[in-house]
Parts: sequence; structure tokens; C-alpha cells
Amino acid sequence: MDIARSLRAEARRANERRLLVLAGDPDRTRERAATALDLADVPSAETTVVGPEPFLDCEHHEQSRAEELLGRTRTAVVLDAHEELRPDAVGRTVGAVDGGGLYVLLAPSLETWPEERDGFDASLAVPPFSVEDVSGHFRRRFVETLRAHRGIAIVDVDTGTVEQDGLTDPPPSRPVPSPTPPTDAWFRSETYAQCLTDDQRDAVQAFESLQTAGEAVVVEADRGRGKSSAAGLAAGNLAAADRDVLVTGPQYRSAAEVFVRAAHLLEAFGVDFTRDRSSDPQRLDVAGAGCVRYAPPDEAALLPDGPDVVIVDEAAALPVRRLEQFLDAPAVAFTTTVHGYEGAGRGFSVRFRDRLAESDLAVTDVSMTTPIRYSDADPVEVWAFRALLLDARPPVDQLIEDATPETVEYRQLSAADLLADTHLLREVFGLLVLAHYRTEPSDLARLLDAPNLTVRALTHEGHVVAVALLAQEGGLLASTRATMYEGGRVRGNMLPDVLSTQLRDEAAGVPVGQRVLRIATNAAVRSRGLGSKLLSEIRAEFADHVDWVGVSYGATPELVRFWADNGYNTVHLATSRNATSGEYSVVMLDPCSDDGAALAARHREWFQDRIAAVLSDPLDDCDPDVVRAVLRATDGERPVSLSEWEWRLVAGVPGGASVLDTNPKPFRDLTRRHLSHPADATALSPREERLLVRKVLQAHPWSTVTEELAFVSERECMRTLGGIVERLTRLYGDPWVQEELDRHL
Ligand SMILES: CC(=O)SCCNC(=O)CCNC(=O)[C@H](O)C(C)(C)COP(=O)(O)OP(=O)(O)OC[C@H]1O[C@@H](n2cnc3c(N)ncnc32)[C@H](O)[C@@H]1OP(=O)(O)O
Ligand SMILES: Nc1ncnc2c1ncn2[C@@H]1O[C@H](COP(=O)(O)OP(=O)(O)OP(=O)(O)O)[C@@H](O)[C@H]1O
Repeated sequence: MDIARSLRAEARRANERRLLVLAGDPDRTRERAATALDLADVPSAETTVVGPEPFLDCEHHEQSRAEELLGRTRTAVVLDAHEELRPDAVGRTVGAVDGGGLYVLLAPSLETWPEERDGFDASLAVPPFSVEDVSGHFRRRFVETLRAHRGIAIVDVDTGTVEQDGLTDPPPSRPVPSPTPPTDAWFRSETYAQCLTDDQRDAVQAFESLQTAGEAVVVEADRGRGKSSAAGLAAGNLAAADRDVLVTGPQYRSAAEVFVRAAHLLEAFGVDFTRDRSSDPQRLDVAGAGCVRYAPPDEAALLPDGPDVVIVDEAAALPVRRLEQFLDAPAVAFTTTVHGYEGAGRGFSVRFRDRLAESDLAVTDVSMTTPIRYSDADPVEVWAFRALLLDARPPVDQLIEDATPETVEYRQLSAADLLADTHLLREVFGLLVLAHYRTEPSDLARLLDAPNLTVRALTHEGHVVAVALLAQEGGLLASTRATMYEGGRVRGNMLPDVLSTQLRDEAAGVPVGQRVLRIATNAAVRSRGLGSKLLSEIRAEFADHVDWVGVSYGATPELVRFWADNGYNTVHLATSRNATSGEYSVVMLDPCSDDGAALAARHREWFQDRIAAVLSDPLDDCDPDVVRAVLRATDGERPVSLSEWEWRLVAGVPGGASVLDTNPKPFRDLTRRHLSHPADATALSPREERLLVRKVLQAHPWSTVTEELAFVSERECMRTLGGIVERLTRLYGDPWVQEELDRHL
């Protein structure tokens, strides 16, 4: 195992990492890993094993807990991939290895590995498919990248052969010149002396704006660029200047760097501070001035004790709704990873950026590119980006800007097509990453190997302009359906699962469908009908083979309109918010066969029957425009059937003879009817419809509705509602009801 020693020596000399692959019999690879780390002089206190067994005397996590390494720095990480290779675990762990350190991968023989089905593959076997239907494209490609990239040693431990030594003979790393301090800085000069790169200096300087309320800073960088440290340098300064700085992030461990750097800086300032190491969360208190304190995201979101500044570390890992809560802080910074473990720090941009722009905060953006943990020529980072396509991008705008529904070609892209054309694969994956909130490395494996998934795209002159990822669902055996109905776990099959488990329809898993898992049009060519063209091509292709096409996504008014315009109708609105998007998810179906139509029809009716009651309780905070769009997208008219007494109650409201609170039910029925199938779509203005949603369906108090919808007084708000009830009564009431109405006017 001299190879381990030389790899480490080279890594140290160049301040780069090296990757050591030990392939073959599992126990033998584990023994060799122990020897290799010993020879390479890596202390066990600086090593982490990620895999099923703690076979070394060091920190250990399962692959499913790989996020424990986010934001941390280790000299060696050993990824034991014998039982399974989770692509996300690779993404999450590789960035933690320090310059001069080793990433060690334990795997079966590389010759046979792609053909073997492991634990991760089993997770791709979605009923009615079995694990034999899962292919090994991702792993084959992964092995090819191991063989093709520099800085990677491969040892066959069964034969003792060193397939490649991974040595690159790099020039020794040269000390990076310290960045020059800025000329007019508000932070104390010691701060800038502690910055390691120009990027870090610029980021720290951007944080200066947080001294005043109304400011926000967003720092975007790949891993290991020193973002958390930049935040720490800023936090130390702000605390010394009497600010109360609240730090949050998905795990304290990854935010710990903020505290390390802040404490170090306060020492350099020579100020008195106390550091509470014993308590978790940790805090630093500067004598006679401010503090830096940690709280987990759910607590921090309540802005406990009124902080002056909030720093959200690893923001991309938090749901949008959580991030939004921090916009109420006087000043706030978000640091986020662009490419890496979540695969998609970019996704941070997808929804949250709009909210940030709409807020009253003035936003300063900074990006950091120069790595700090290791040299910028590090071959292991290059390999990881390539193997996991972390840097995949859609085509540049110029190549596709002339695309229209007439110029594009509809493409059925098999895994073989994608593997044969790296550009195509990068464009497809890049577009998905860019347009969706969270796309992870495992999504790449899923796209290439899962038997239930299909990729469809529109290309313009060979470049991808829109892409959709489809999942086959339904067509389930009676036993699988029974498991689902009884609350057992069945992989995939999201729509049958929601319809049978939550909505108590055991037969929902019989019809076969294609669910649009994701769809995206390149931002440069949106709103030209390309997304709609892709959906209509998909429907045309599958209509003869499936019972339905369907979708579930976090509802926004625009998106609901997009799907509704393309023939999809609402059957369900979830009663809890989607953890990632922060929105309420809507389920929509477009039936293609009689069986599909029967499924859609019964669920539509059930939806129409329950929605008013649901909106007055669990969905009472759903955006009224989402409610309007979702109701408008329900197919099939469900008439109002009010009793005579209910009609008399309704007809009395406009003239002031009766009040809504006596019994809201008939008002809800009427509202539901009008918002889903208006007899006259122009009868009410959008604001009047919002009033109906907030007051009648969601039962908000008059005072809040008056304020939210900007009525001058509660009286005016009530009078407007009376006028609305009058118009609805005229639209839907029989002649005798109209007479009843006129009696009171
Ligand atoms: C299962 C899921 O994937 S749901 C998530 C859908 N995907 C995304 O949100 C990713 C980002 N968005 C996109 O890629 C695109 O906006 C898509 C795929 C939603 C629509 O693609 P496009 O090629 O623009 O569709 P198309 O031109 O046929 O229809 C556009 C209509 O969709 C609606 N729409 C959908 N989303 C938006 C939006 N964010 N902003 C404005 N309009 C929108 C509008 O009604 C628009 O019509 P308009 O341009 O006349 O106002
Ligand atoms: N100014 C600095 N002085 C000393 N060490 C630093 C400084 N900046 C960064 N480092 C070190 O470099 C490593 C990476 O820094 P940091 O954790 O801040 O980066 P990051 O971009 O937040 O990384 P990740 O995305 O992995 O969380 C850490 O070990 C940190 O201690």
C-alpha cells in the first residue's frame, strides 16, 4: 500500500485531494483502507467512515446520514459502497475532504460493479417493476469517470494490482498572496487581515451593509470557498459593534465554522468575550456589547429576543417557507451552496429569489469562486462535478433564442441516447437542476436507471429547450393496492398513493398513468407555448397506452393556470404544505380512457364536496389566488343545492335582514359553485373573489380581511360582500329566491 503514502504526500505537497479506490472483496477492502490510512499518516480523529459498519476506530455515519459532513473539514473520508452507492452520499461527503487529504472509496470489483444491483438500486424498483428491471448506467458511467480522471488511484485488492496510481506529479502549492484590505471599511482592519482570498474579502465587505436595518446579503459559492468563515468574520465584528447576531442553519455542526471564526477574530480584537461551549446552542457574548448566538431554523424563524442581524447558513437546504420567515428580520444574510451536496443550490434561486426581490430589503449579491479548503486545480473536485453532473447547465441562450413551437423537435430520450451524447445529458440535467427547487445527484441515477421513468424533450437545432420527466404509476396488483390502502409503504406511485391512502379509494391504483414528475422550459424561451407543446406531444404519445396523465406540484396561481390550460383538472389540494416548496401541493388529472375518466370524475366530486370545509380549517392560510385558480381548474359542474331555508338566509344578507355567521354553509356552497364554474366569469372582480375566499371559505375575521384587501372600513368590506351575495343570488337562485331578495332591498 505504498500507493497510499505517495498519494498523500502528493496531495499535501499540492494542497489537493486524492481519491483512492479499493475494489474487491468487502472485508479485504476494509482491511486495506485501515492500512492505507495508517501508512498515509491520517489520524483516526480526522477520519470519517461513511457506510454500514464502523470498521475503523473513528467517526462513523450511515450513507443515509451523510449530511453530517456538510460544512465540515476532514483529512480523510472513507465511503464504503459495498452494500450500496448513494449518489447523494458521494456529493455530500467528497466536499468535506481537506486539501492534502484522501477520499477513499470501497467498492466491489469495478468489472462487475455496474452489473450488480445494490441497496440504492432496490430503491429505484418502483412497483410494478422489480429490481431486475433497474439498469446500471449510472454506475457504469461512474466507473468510467473513475478511470478517466486524474488524481484517482485504483487498486484491485483481490489481485493486489494497482490499476492506476493516481499520481499527477503536480507543482508544489504556492502560498496564495493575502488579499489587500479594502480602503474604506467599516469592519475593523484585523478582519480583513484574516481573509484568505480576494473573494472572501469581498464577501466580508458585503456583510458590512448588515449594520443597518433593511439590508440583505446573499452569498453563493461552491463548497469550501469559505462562506461560513466569511459570515463568522462579519458576525464577530457586528457583535463587537453591539449587534445581536442570530445564526441559524440546518445543523449546528455546519454552522459551527461561523463561531470558530468569530471567536478567533474577537481574540484578535483583544475584546473581552465569553464563549459558552457547554451549552448547545452555542453563543458568544462580547462584554458590554453584542453577541453571536445559534438557534435551529424553526426556533430562529420566530426571531427570538429580537436579533439585529440573522445569518442563515446553508440556506438552500431549508424550505422556501422557512426562508421567507427570515425576511422579517431587520437585516439578514443567506449563504448558500451553488453546486454540491444538495445538487442544486441553484434551486434556491427558483422560488426564493422572487420572494426576496419582492421584499422591502435591499439585496447585495456576492459569489465566491476560489476554493479555500484545497487548491483550485484540485482533481477530485473536477471528478465529482463530472461524475455527478453537478455543473450541468442548459444550453446558452444564443443557441436556442429562436425556438418556437414550430421549430422544435419532440424527442423520446432513452438512457442510451443520453449516455451516447454527453452534451444532451448535460443540457437535460442542467435544465432540471436550474428550474427545480431540489435536484440531487440521485436524480441523475434515477433518470438513467429507474425503470418507471421516461425523459421527453423538445430540441431546437439539437439543443434542449424544454424537458419533462415522467413516472409510470398505477397498474398495481390487488395485493399492492391493499398494502397501500391499509397504510403500508409502496415505492413511487405518488398519485395512486394519495388517492387510495388519503382519499380512501382502493381502486385508484388500477388504472395506469404517466405522472409528470418535472417539467421545465429554458428561462430564455418561456411563455412561447413550448411547455404546452411538450405536454400536448406527451399526451398524444401516451393517450392510447395509459388511462391518465397527471401531476402534483406546489401550487402557485400561475402554475395552476399553466396546467389547467393544458387540460389538467384539480382532484385534490393537500392539507399540509410541501416541505420543500413551502406551497400546498395540488393533484391534477387529465384522463385518457374511460377508466381514467371514471377515476377523475369520482375524485372531482369528492373534492368539490369537501373543499369548502377544508378551506375553513387546515387550508385557511392558503393564498386566495391559489384557491381561486385551483377551484377554477375543477372540471364538471356540481350544482348548488340549497334548502329553501338556506336560500332565504342567503337572500336576506344583501338587504341586511340576515347575517352570514348564522350559517356559513350555504354561502360556501354558492362560492364554491361560482369560483369553479361561474355562470358569468365577469360577474366578480378578482378582489371580490378574494374577499369570498378569505371571508366565506376561509372564515377570516372581518378586521383582517378589511386590512388585507385594503377596504377603508369593516363596514365597506361587509357592504361589498353583501353586493357580491346579491349578484350570486341573481345568478344561481330560482325566481322565488330573487323575489325574496327584492323584499329586503
Ligand atoms: C410537476 C412540475 O414540474 S410543476 C413545476 C413546473 N416547472 C417550473 O416551475 C419550472 C420553471 N418554469 C418553467 O420551466 C416554465 O414556466 C413552465 C414549464 C412552467 C411553463 O413553460 P412555458 O414554455 O413557459 O409554457 P407555455 O409558454 O406553454 O405557457 C406559459 C404559461 O404558463 C403560465 N405560467 C406558468 N408558470 C409561470 C410563471 N412562473 N410565471 C408566469 N407565468 C407562468 C402562464 O399562464 C403562461 O402564460 P403567459 O405566458 O401567456 O402568461
Ligand atoms: N479566513 C479564514 N481563516 C482561517 N481558516 C479559514 C478561513 N476561511 C476559511 N477557512 C477554513 O477553510 C475551510 C472552509 O471554510 P468554510 O467552512 O467557511 O467554507 P464553506 O464555503 O462554508 O464550506 P462548506 O460549503 O463546505 O460549508 C474551513 O476549514 C475553514 O476553517
